[in-house]
Amino acid sequence: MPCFYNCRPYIAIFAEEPTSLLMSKIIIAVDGFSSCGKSTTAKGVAAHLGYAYIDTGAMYRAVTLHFHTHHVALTNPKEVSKALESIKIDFRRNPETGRNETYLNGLNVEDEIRKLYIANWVSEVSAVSEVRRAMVAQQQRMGKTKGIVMDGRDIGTVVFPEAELKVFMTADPHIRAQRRQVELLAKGEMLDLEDILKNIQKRDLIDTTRADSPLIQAEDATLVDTSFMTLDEQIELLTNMADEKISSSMRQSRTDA
Ligand SMILES: Nc1ncnc2c1ncn2[C@@H]1O[C@H](COP(=O)(O)OP(=O)(O)O)[C@@H](O)[C@H]1O
Ligand SMILES: Nc1ccn([C@@H]2O[C@H](COP(=O)(O)OP(=O)(O)O)[C@@H](O)[C@H]2O)c(=O)n1
Repeated sequence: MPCFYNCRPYIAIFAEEPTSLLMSKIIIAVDGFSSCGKSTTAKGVAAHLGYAYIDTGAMYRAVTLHFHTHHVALTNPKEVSKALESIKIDFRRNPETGRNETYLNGLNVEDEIRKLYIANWVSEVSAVSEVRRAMVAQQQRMGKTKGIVMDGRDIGTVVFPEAELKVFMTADPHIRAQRRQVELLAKGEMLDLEDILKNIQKRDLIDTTRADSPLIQAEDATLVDTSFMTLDEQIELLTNMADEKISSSMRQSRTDA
């Protein structure tokens, strides 16, 4: 099996002339439950295609960190809008790791936003409509020129309902909790498996039942269960799906021309 993660084999699409290359760029929406491999897979696919990758969960986590630090009451709309006005989120490439990291008002918050105290509040913050409006507007600006892989909960349903490729990911909750535990341990956070599982299940419940933009599978999304897949298999599967969509989008552009 070829390595699809952190390596970028040449693909035929890049042999096309620049105009058709531009026309062939698509939007890839990866939605699904917590910790089933969305971001790792999306990142790998983006690297393979030479596309931008946006982790929208990181944006909601950054808002949560700001609200937490500034004691913003979610029930006070004035406080929420004032806080949102003072938030600037961007992603910057770390030249040492080659990875994009999340910045909140100029500060690198990549590690802080992954901690459990943020995970324990992020779904409540994300359920606030005003928060969603602000994040969705920014995400839609980021995807204006296409050539983007975005992962989250509402990308295929709300942010880019016109996305050419939509994937909905799921996996067994226990397997997801174990994977997240390994990840947090590698970052020095030693957590009980039960606490992680509880957090995942609580977030899944809030995310799927909230009134505004609940997590649901878009009608035209392909369901991918990663429970018994390797990371490389996930990336290969989505990359092949993307290649097919890009080819058909190019064929369509030629027919239209
Ligand atoms: N197929 C897999 N096998 C083992 N670990 C995986 C697999 N897919 C993802 N992971 C790991 O699981 C953790 C959660 O994945 P992540 O991509 O962050 O999920 P999500 O974005 O859906 O929350 C990460 O540490 C990731 O490396
Ligand atoms: N597009 C998105 C992305 C994330 N979120 C919220 O942000 C939380 C954190 O997202 P995440 O992608 O970082 O979470 P994990 O799947 O990595 O655990 C989710 O549980 C949702 O509550 C959302 O509401 N909409």
